[in-house]
Amino acid sequence: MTAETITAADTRINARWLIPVEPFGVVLEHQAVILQGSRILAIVPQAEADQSYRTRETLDLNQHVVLPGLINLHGHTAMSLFRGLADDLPLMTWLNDHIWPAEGKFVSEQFVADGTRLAMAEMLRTGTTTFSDMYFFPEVTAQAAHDTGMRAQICFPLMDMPTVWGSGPEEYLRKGADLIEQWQRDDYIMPAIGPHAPYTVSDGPLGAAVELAQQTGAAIQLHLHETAFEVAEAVKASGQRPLARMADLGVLGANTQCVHMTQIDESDLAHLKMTSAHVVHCPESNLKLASGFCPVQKLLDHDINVTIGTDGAASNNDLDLFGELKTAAMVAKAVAGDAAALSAHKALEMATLSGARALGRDQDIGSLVAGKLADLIAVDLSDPYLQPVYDPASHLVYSNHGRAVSHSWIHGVPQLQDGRLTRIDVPDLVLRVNEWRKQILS
Ligand SMILES: CSC[C@H]1O[C@@H](n2cnc3c(O)ncnc32)[C@H](O)[C@@H]1O
Ligand SMILES: [Zn+2]
Repeated sequence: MTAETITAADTRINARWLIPVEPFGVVLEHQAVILQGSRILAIVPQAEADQSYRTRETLDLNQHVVLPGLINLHGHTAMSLFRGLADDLPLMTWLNDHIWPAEGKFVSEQFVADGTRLAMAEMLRTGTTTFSDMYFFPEVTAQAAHDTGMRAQICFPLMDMPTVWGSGPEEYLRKGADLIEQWQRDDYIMPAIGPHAPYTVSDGPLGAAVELAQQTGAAIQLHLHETAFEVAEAVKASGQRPLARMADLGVLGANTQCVHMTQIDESDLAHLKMTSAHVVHCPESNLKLASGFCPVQKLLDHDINVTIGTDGAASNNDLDLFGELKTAAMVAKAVAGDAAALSAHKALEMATLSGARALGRDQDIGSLVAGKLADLIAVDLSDPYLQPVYDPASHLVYSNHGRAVSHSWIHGVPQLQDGRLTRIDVPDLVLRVNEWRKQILS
């Protein structure tokens, strides 16, 4: 007989079902997730946990599925204050005639602080634990995410034109370098470089962005091949597709996240594959702005890493990543003409481990494995609209919406308990959002 050792830890989560994402396609039952500090100490059958672990608190989630926190890889968080402001328009009319004028008028540090808090409340409430942002005043967004305890990639914007955040590329790059210097060693914040799009950033600033990425190790995220119009205009003007231009400028690499990519020919596939660049699929924004369809299954078949994002709430119009997953799975099947395209498990992987890979953080987040950071969520499957449960992965993607998310932890810290946010004062937030509504309406 061997003497039993009992390990003390902080928290034990008893999960009826557990989808670790790694290994792929697995659903475990009656598992205990043991948390210690910011990390997952162990995942073991509950009977084994009874023998081996004593924790300060135990949470019984007997009707829940536990999985890694979702990663929303593309958005403009503060634009949640513009939700529903300009609907039913194509991309360039939406941007030129509505969004950019509104941004020029209303976006300020306070706008970004309040809009980011609104977006974080929605994302946390619906299962996102890590998000990526590309917006003005990124220093404000970084601070707000850090104060709330959300993990976030914060891409500073880079464009040729002056905006509320700066006079032009030189100033954006200077402020961006400061942002990277300030945050690059932080546990929660990953500062990155956000050239807006090939049609708004010329070669000089793009070259400088590549240099900055090489010097600092920061990732680059940009809108790319969002519409057929974008590609056709570029070819008309220069004879070159935007992705090929990005490849020539050195923008594409294993640290690059290409957002949208609705237009993909054989040469684009080759560039993406050769450079190991990642694709961020935003199906609802693409549908709403009638931008086009990203051929997700084709990319996966070529071993290109595909992740998912909501884009901003002004073109979606929500930040619910579970809803986005359902749309992604449905659209992928229609585009591929194959009902087997983007299965439920593959969709869940896209919103977790694939996102972590694109951020260069798959050693730390994106799956539930002992030793990784404790970024995880629980979804309550007891509601009639989620009954009966044959396969929890199926329900998460095809039947669920984010409001069934009941609990979340980021870095081991509880963010959502029984559907209530622990770190955001919702009544105060609603008051502030209504002040913005009045100001924007007037
Ligand atoms: C440089 S900050 C980000 C900039 O991007 C605008 N934006 C929001 N959604 C989209 C989109 O789908 N395509 C292109 N640009 C977009 C946002 O309003 C900001 O001005
Ligand atoms: Zn966007």
